Amino acid sequence: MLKARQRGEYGNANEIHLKSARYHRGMLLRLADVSIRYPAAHPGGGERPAVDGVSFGLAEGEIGVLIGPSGCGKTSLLRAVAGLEPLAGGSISLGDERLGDAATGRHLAPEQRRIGMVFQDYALFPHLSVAQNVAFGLHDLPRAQREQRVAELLDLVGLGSAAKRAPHQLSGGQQQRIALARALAPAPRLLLLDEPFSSLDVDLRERLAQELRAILKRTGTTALFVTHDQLEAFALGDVIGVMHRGRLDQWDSAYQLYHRPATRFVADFIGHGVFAPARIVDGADGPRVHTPVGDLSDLEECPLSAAYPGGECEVLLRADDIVHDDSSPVKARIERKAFRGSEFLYTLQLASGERVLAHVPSHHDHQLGEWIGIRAEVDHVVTFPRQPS
Ligand SMILES: Nc1ncnc2c1ncn2[C@@H]1O[C@H](COP(=O)(O)OP(=O)(O)OP(=O)(O)O)[C@@H](O)[C@H]1O
Repeated sequence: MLKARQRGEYGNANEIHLKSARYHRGMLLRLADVSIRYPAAHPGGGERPAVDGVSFGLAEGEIGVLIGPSGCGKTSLLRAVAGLEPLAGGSISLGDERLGDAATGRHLAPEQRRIGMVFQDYALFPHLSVAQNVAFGLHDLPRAQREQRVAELLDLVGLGSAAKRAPHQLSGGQQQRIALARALAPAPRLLLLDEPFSSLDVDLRERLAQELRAILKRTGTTALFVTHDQLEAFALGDVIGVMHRGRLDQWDSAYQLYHRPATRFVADFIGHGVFAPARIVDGADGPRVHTPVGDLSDLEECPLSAAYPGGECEVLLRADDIVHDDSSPVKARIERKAFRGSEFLYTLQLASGERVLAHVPSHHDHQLGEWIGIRAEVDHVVTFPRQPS
């Protein structure tokens, strides 16, 4: 039986679009071919759209996360969903409602979208108490119901006792929880969060990310989150979108992004790894891949040699694909090492000059310059065309 990659079910940027289209069925939030352009600052500038033909869908109750390097268009996309940026192309729908459509010029005003937002700077009103901040979007409710809803939300974020305090009397993490309670109070159809933890310290960020996920799941809230922090994305998201230069390279689970990156950019952006020259040859018992760290065989997933001219390609070798094994005939010299607690991240140079990375348990504390034995243990082979050197 052909393996998934051999059947070509993923791994091709053109197919991502089709896959996104498939995602659209039964989705609450649907983006179809969305493009956003800013006016050019200089004559002839602004040729490239800030967001370029992005499509994806988010199911009810799901948490989606957009990640990517600075300037890749994450915030622009989030702002377009909120109604704060006009669409240059494509459409955005929420449930049965078309929020924006470049073809018809439809643009529902932000306040009519019933979308909640949380930003990195909390944006609490300093002159209002915590309870008044949370009650801000609840003007239409009778007083008793409003007070009950505020109490519920403050309990939900674990700050029931802070109702009468002023925002400045709270820590950054507490203020961000109040901002979350305020955004959730009117029961938005969708919650948008733009780097809500970026001004907090690392420990607190991790804890708050877990708390936030629990709160969103408990309330069944559908949320779209922007971050540049991979670990935060993995901790929070059911589905993660990797953006690159305005395009969505892949919209998938964390597992798929790591093990089956659709593009070279995603492979490079997620996790530690290198691309090594390789050649695929077809054998009776399946394809075999010649790599600088030895042959890979008995593979769960691997393209056939015909996928590349002469079978010549580049193979992704992640740090956790390389195992330290002194009995291996393949030797590599330790060029750099970074302590990561339970393990070291070694940068190794092979006799051929190729470099690979390896996670090695930290009780194997070898010296820089030392030669150690390594072998590759790879289940899913990820390959890309050779890049001209
Ligand atoms: N108001 C604006 N006017 C002109 N260009 C803009 C505007 N806002 C964003 N851009 C440009 O659009 C592109 C995408 O920006 P955006 O803020 O969406 O990226 P981002 O991925 O959120 O980046 P970061 O992580 O740094 O916030 C960038 O090239 C940016 O310079």
